[in-house]
Amino acid sequence: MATSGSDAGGIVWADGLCKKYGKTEALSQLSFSVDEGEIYSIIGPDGAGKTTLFRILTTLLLPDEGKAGVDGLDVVADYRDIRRRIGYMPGRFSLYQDLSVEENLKFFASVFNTTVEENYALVADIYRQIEPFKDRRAGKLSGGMKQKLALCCALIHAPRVLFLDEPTTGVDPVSRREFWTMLKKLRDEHGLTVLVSTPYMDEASWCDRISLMQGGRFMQTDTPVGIVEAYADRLFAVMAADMHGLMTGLKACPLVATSFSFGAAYHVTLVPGATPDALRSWLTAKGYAEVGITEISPSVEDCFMALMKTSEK
Ligand SMILES: Nc1ncnc2c1ncn2[C@@H]1O[C@H](COP(=O)(O)OP(=O)(O)OP(=O)(O)O)[C@@H](O)[C@H]1O
Repeated sequence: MATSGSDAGGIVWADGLCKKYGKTEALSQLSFSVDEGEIYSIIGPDGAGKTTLFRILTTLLLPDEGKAGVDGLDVVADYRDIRRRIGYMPGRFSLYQDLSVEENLKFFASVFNTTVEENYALVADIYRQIEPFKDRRAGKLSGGMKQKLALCCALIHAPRVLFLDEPTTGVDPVSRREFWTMLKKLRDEHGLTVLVSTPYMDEASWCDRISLMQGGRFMQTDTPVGIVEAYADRLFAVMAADMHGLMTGLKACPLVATSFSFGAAYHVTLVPGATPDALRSWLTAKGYAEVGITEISPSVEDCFMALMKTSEK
């Protein structure tokens, strides 16, 4: 009987979750809540604790401390019921490589005592894209097609919440974009709640809310716009003819508070009172040629770096 879960304000929630592997603290007092119908993303680098959190929420791993719930049920006491109500796509797609596309989908439906026909409406848009290859073995599909099939398999029992652990890792940019479009459609047309983890900061804009995760903690949770708006400093992109040498100059410059390498430029914040003109003069006086300093808007990645306080300086 499923009675032990409390709502705690969201369709998915956690309160003070802790999980250690030996001395490694994978989750540290983690609390959060996801609203019904949200696309909620947990963004963080390898080792941040994303998979551990997903495994606890999908009832595959027990927390050391704390509580969590899904759809009004408790992840420990009500694990059987939760498993029927969620769809889970682990990082490595859980497809049967030797079964065909169609056989995989039928198999996942049968595991949940349902049929493909019963819930076809939920997967129709996605399945249509891979249907021409329905007799092909899953192992012979491209990465993008595997991803679509895995998504169909995770949806075929009509779950209330979908958990996707790094679904876009190793997938080409076009397929990544298509994937996020599919998730938005599932939310908009079927009211599905989606929890998704990703190491790609540029995927934040697809989500309703995001949590930036590092070291088993959420450093910040907000809408993508809210995260960027909370960035407190002025940020500058700095370039020079000798980009490699420029790193040394920025590290040595007393006007620079933080500097990170970002693509073709360095992203730089200044100490209180310092100006970009003063930085340009300083760098030019040190012999750097063609110094370019442009004020820029921060990206989610800039916010993440600021939160990490791991400046290269
Ligand atoms: N079974 C395990 N035994 C020991 N340490 C583990 C185990 N699983 C994870 N860890 C460690 O716990 C921390 C969190 O790992 P986790 O896999 O949850 O992070 P992640 O954000 O999903 O990263 P990744 O994408 O690399 O899986 C890491 O330091 C990882 O090395």
